[in-house]
Amino acid sequence: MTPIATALTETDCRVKRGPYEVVMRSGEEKELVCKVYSLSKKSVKMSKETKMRVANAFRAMKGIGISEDKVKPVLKDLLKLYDKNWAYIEEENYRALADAIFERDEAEAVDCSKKIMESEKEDYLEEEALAAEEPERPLKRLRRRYRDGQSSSLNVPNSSVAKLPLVTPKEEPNELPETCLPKLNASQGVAESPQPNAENTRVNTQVITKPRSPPHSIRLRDRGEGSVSPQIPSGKKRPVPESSSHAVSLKEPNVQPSIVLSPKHKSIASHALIKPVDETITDDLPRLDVPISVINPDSSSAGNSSSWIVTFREHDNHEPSVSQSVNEKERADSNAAPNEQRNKGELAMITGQCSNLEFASSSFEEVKISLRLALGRPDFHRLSPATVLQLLEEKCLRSYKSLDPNFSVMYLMKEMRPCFPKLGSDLNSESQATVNVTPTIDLMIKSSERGLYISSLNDSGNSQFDAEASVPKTLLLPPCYSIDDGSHRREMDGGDDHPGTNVQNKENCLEETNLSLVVVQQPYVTPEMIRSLHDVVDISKGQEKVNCCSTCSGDCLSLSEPCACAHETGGEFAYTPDGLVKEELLEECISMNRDPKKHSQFFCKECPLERSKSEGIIEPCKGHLMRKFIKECWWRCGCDKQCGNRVVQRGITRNLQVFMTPEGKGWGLRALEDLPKGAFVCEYVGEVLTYAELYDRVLRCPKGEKHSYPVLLDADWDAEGALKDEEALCLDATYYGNVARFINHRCYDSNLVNIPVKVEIPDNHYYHLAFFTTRKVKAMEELTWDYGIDFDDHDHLIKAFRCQCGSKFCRNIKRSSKMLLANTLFLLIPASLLDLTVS
Ligand SMILES: C[S@@+](CC[C@H](N)C(=O)[O-])C[C@H]1O[C@@H](n2cnc3c(N)ncnc32)[C@H](O)[C@@H]1O
Repeated sequence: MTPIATALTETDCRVKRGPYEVVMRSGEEKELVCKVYSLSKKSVKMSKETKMRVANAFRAMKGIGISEDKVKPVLKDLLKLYDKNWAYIEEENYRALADAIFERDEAEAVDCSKKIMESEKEDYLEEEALAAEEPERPLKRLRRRYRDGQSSSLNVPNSSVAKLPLVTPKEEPNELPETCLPKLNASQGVAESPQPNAENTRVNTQVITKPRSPPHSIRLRDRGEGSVSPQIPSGKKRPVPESSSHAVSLKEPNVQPSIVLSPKHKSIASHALIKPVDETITDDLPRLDVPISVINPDSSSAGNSSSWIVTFREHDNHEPSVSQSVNEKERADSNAAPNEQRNKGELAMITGQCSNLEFASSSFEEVKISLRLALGRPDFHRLSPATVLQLLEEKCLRSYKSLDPNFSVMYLMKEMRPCFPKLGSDLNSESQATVNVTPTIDLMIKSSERGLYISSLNDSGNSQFDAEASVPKTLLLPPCYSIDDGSHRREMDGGDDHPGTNVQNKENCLEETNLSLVVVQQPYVTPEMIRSLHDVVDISKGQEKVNCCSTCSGDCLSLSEPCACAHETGGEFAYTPDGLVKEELLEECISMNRDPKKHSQFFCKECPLERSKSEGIIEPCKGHLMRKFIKECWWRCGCDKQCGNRVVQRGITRNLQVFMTPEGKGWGLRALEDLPKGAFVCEYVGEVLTYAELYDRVLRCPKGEKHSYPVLLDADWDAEGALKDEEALCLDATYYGNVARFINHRCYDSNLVNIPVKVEIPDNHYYHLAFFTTRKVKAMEELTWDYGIDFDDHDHLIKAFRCQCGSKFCRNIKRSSKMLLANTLFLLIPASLLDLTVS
């Protein structure tokens, strides 16, 4: 260990934080000093237990053929992601680890294929340049042009490969209803939320929040070095480039927060569309020279298969097309030849007329939902599921006046889940107009980059597959799955409108519709990719519990052994059975907020906050409190929403009221009922921005319009290595917020305290910030929290208001009286002595 800084004295108190040491030096000033030690990776000592766990992980992975050097980097990343919470990694026999390794391999394979494409392009250009014998267009320049994306003018073959534009979600122009927009109150200098109509308006629901932004609370001060000011630089420090993409307009907030992709997104790809035989194959990757073959289902496998019942629910194409043929009108038109029908469908697909929503359910209690849209745009390129989801969620959150702040498409899907068991067990409840019964053992190789392929390994298949992994050799797909018509299906089912397991009809179905199976050769299939199928071909058909921990069920608070979620709070759940934050934890959080200096802080080597402020010299870190977190049970737990360890995620349960304060603070918030100590009130909702985005946004705020106080979210300060900019986030409630935006400030003895709460992901920089009561609060008493404003920070980008909190600990009193004195003196000076120019 090499100390970078000066030696420590004996009186210094050391606190270990990951690879660093935070040193509290007790000098006369009781100053807090941090000495950062550079640790070579080798010198980081692992505890015996960790060593054992690492070894176990290696062993488990070795068992499925993964070498240590593959495991190591992934394991490291996972530990970071899960905040060193081994339980998440070890559960289900290291499933998360195996998944992550396979995903990394897959990404590398895609990378590799891209490189090959690049080199192919270069070869092509080289040849072209040589052929053209143009001395004025040297190969190098061509290459550069190609790499710079200017190659479109070149007649490059395989243009689909050359054009790989990035997916940029389009802004929704002005879709936000006026009522959702806060109005700026220039006189008060704050961004106002949608104003209540009457003076007293009951608010018991959350307003809107930013898409994909879990409602976070906002921390207004960094609490380091005694400075309690929000970490906003003065305007002079950071010049804003004209072309900044973070310009803010009230009507069209242009916010694209860097969002950590929740693991829940990962499953999306595996439920994408199945590619029918004649559908245009649009993958951007070069295919191997293996011919695409069409196979018919092997009837011998019928016994092993599940039966899929496909129900077409909705079609919005208005032109005659095959997709529409499932409508009553089209179904009646049974004269059309199957092939003709199909061709029409293809046409519809190509010309952009077709869209349909399909529900498929199997006798194995599985449901597949697929949405097919044919846009008929030749320039269309592959979209990543995360991007599509984000855009969709943004749209929903803008379009609907009231949405659960936790809204996400995956959440919606989850909500949909309970509908199916009911419908599935009540045959009469569904008039399933269309029935397809096909033997299926799907084998879908997923790739978020390349979309979905359906692969089949028949005897003539790839020997590598056979050699490397024991994957089923026969693959059968629902042949009539996508393009088909209802009449045809009825015919195939022997006129039986009722869905059933008509396995015997499958061959007819295939024959008559001429829809067979597609075998798409995977361009770059590695053994690892094949192994990754373990999570797609689920032999237990989802019967086993995929939980955070096997013990989690019902109400976790009643467990004899707390689940992994309690690790964050020292092995004990944060809440009492009454849903209140436990006394000890609450007191510690209150103390951290009130007396940050009493708590150890972390000083980064290069602070992302300071880095965001200036483009020149980066100022030293002002220190960060190591805050206490609550970890609530989450989507990986087996318990339900009523579990006692799910308080914040259930939302507001108290009757709250926005009212006009008599002291001139503007609107305020209060409860209409008595609140006990430690009660959850609400979260602070705002847009999630990186610090850099926030600074730009504040600086660009038009004169006269005041920006709401942004709140900094804590990051994983003591994480190994410098934090990336996108890991240091903050919340801005200027344009989007909830009822928490009405909570006024009170110095020191406020009756609310904010506590970080992890819900969706165990991540230390992306969490909710929830308000809990610091004491019993009487009904109608104003709810307040300490914004942490440093009223003496005149450099602050946002001018502090004149505090009217009325607390005997008010930090603004001193300044107010100082200012009063200065004004009085000013008035006493004869005007003749002053060079005053009054305009
Ligand atoms: C988050 S808003 C609180 C709601 C605000 N009162 C309103 O009407 O929208 C913060 C603003 O409220 C006002 N405010 C909050 N606490 C205050 C206090 N203690 N004294 C004076 N004004 C306060 C300030 O104008 C501040 O910028």
